[in-house]
Amino acid sequence: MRIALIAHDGKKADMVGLAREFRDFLAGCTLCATGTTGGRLQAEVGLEVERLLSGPLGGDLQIGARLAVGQVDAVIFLRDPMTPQPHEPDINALVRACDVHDIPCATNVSSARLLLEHWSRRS
Ligand SMILES: O=C(CO)COP(=O)(O)O
Repeated sequence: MRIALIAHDGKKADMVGLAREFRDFLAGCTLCATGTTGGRLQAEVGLEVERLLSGPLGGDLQIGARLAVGQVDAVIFLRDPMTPQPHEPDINALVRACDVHDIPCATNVSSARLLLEHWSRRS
């Protein structure tokens, strides 16, 4: 399973916690992430993650482009609904690409946990 992991700054601690919780499952997946999120997952969880550009520099768009050509099976995108982001159009483009291509996209911890529990039971 190829999973993209993305978290805004206010949600990065949640992403690290989630990744720790599902570490064994995630370690068996092919992971990519936006730059800073990926760095935290490598350093704090010890996961092997391909780091793309940071979100504000185009990382969301890179992930959207990958999933549009069938290279990403699922997205966990912990968005911060309380903080305006300079790259809001990129964020919307990524979520739209998930809908266009019918790729599962969890945008909060509870939905991410549901998906990860489901997939880890099947693996
Ligand atoms: O901004 C982001 C997603 O929109 C996340 O990017 P970083 O993981 O580089 O902080």
